[in-house]
Amino acid sequence: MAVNTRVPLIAGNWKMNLDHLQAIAFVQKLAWSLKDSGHDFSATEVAVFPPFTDLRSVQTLVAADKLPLAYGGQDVSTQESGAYTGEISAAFLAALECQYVLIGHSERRTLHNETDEVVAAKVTAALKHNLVPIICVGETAADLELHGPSAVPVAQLKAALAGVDNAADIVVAYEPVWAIGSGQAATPEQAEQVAAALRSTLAEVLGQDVADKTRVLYGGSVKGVNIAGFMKEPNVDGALVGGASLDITEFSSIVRFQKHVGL
Ligand SMILES: O=C[C@H](O)COP(=O)(O)O
Repeated sequence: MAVNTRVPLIAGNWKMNLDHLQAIAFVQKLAWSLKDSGHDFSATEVAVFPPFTDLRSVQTLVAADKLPLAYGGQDVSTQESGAYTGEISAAFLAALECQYVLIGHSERRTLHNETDEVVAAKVTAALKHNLVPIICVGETAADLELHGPSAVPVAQLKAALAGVDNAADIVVAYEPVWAIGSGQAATPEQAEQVAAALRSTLAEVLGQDVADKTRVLYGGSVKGVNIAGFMKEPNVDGALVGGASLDITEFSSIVRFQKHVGL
């Protein structure tokens, strides 16, 4: 078994919250709060995913104050440029020095009818511009009942990897739809079971080396009180946090999970 050298990633998905002025104040406070508490950013990476309209402000602040925070878009177009009203291309995100982009979040899949094919095309578009796609997968409560815990996330991941080669830098986020915003997180054991299945899928499709280095996150009602349990699991390398990422104290406590784990 390979030694785990994956740097944990705690990612905050703001969804449609905080305008660009609020984003500036929030990111400044978050960085100060983490620095004040002695957070080691090289030991646990921190990323925020603001709305598109905030990204330029976040970029300017991060660059001016040399903040050790990563950031990215919550979605990306399959297209490069052209007559696609309302869309944002990977080239535009790269121009704002985004490192990451969320792809295939369940809210995109359900509210905007994003199919596995669209998700795969977005992953390819992101990689073309050297953005690290955070590929979101997860089953609904009905899927869980019908197919068990891993079948749907594994199938979604296989489909999303259609155009990916084994040189790609990717992150996978397992987010059971029933756990998102419900206050009902999966248990660490459930998250580990699916994360392990997703890692096996990565090994099958992209090879063992990629599987060993790729971070698999858990998302769905992650809070300061439950993060430690997830982070103890060998195949869980971080969290994709929604609601709790909008509260600086709560998000900082998630980022500083080592304190709870006692590492
Ligand atoms: O992208 C984040 C997920 O949708 C989780 O959201 P939540 O932490 O509010 O459950």
